[in-house]
Amino acid sequence: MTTLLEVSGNDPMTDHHIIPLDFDSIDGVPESHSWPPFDEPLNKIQTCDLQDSLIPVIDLTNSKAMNLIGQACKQWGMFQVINHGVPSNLVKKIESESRRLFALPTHEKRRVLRSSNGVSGYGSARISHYFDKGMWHEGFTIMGSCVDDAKVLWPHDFQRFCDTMDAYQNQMKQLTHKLLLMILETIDATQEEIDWAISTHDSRSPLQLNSYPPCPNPSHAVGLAPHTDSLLLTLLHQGDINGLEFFVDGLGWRHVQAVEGAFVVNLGDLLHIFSNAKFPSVSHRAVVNQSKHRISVAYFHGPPFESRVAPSAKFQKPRFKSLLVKEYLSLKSKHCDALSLIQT
Ligand SMILES: C=C1C[C@]23C[C@@]1(O)CC[C@H]2[C@@]12CCC[C@@](C)(C(=O)O1)[C@H]2[C@@H]3C(=O)O
Ligand SMILES: O=C(O)CCC(=O)C(=O)O
Ligand SMILES: [Fe+2]
Repeated sequence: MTTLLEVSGNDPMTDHHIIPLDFDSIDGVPESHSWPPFDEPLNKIQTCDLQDSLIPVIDLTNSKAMNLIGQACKQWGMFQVINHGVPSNLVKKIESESRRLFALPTHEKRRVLRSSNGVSGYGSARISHYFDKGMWHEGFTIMGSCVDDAKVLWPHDFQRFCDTMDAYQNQMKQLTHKLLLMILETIDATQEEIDWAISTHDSRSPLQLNSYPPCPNPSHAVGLAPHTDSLLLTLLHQGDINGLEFFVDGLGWRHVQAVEGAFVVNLGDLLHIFSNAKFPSVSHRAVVNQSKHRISVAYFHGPPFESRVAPSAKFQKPRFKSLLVKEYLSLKSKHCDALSLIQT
């Protein structure tokens, strides 16, 4: 069995790419984290309403949900879902447990710092090494059990954190399967391909807790820099504070309106490959704001790392080469634009 650690073992990550700023003691945006102003202001988010957000909010109990999802996948590579069956008290709990973690003093969080070739633990996003400037962000990644790290953080009170993470991952797994079945049906995937996409037997889906502390100068800072997610599908809880934006050709950066209780569904690179580029793997970023501490929780689902990914057999002219999932992840860990390197 291949682990994520082996896949990304050669990441060019060094300590300064892993250790987030000490947000406890900072009172301005340091040069190392000061980005040139973007083409569009990053702090426009307060002025937008739901219509501006473009991507649809789909009610999973609607009998037309599958069609709507198919259209959104083709058009945007992103949509939101409501009435998805995930208990709202569990979503509240994961947000409060995440806040409990990020509220710890910096020196305590650094006790569970991710190692340079590891996946789990506290640290900056893995995409940090693609960029010269640091991000206004700290993350905590969980692969499998989080007991070891939680025991270090809360020696006498780790169980409720771990129970919440486990229960949430379980719910995310079920919702991912439900969504993938609908998405794959819209492109007539075979049963074998569906089994491949929903199978998780030798891989564990990473859960990423993201924290974006209030920022004194949001127009010069970036929460999470533009990127595409690598796996098949990401389910994101973004709470009630706006911050997620996605890029639309010809329109530029658009925000994704925070909708109470909704999950943002984001298609990743592997689904872009499998759909022969019919579904975009949407470029997205997170912006920060001056007054609120924003938390988001992302669940990444992918097929087994030892399996192959290629355009579905139904496409006569495959636009991408076939390769092992672990080969793709390894390529992506070195090249932000890995998709362009595997075009036929
Ligand atoms: C499988 C993975 C997806 C991910 C990289 C990782 O190896 C584990 C963490 C994931 C994450 C979370 C934050 C954003 C992201 C782009 C990153 O830097 O690390 C994603 C990665 C991804 O989708 O490529
Ligand atoms: O916090 C957000 O809104 C975006 C998070 C994200 O893109 C990620 O974790 O991959
Ligand atoms: Fe992302």
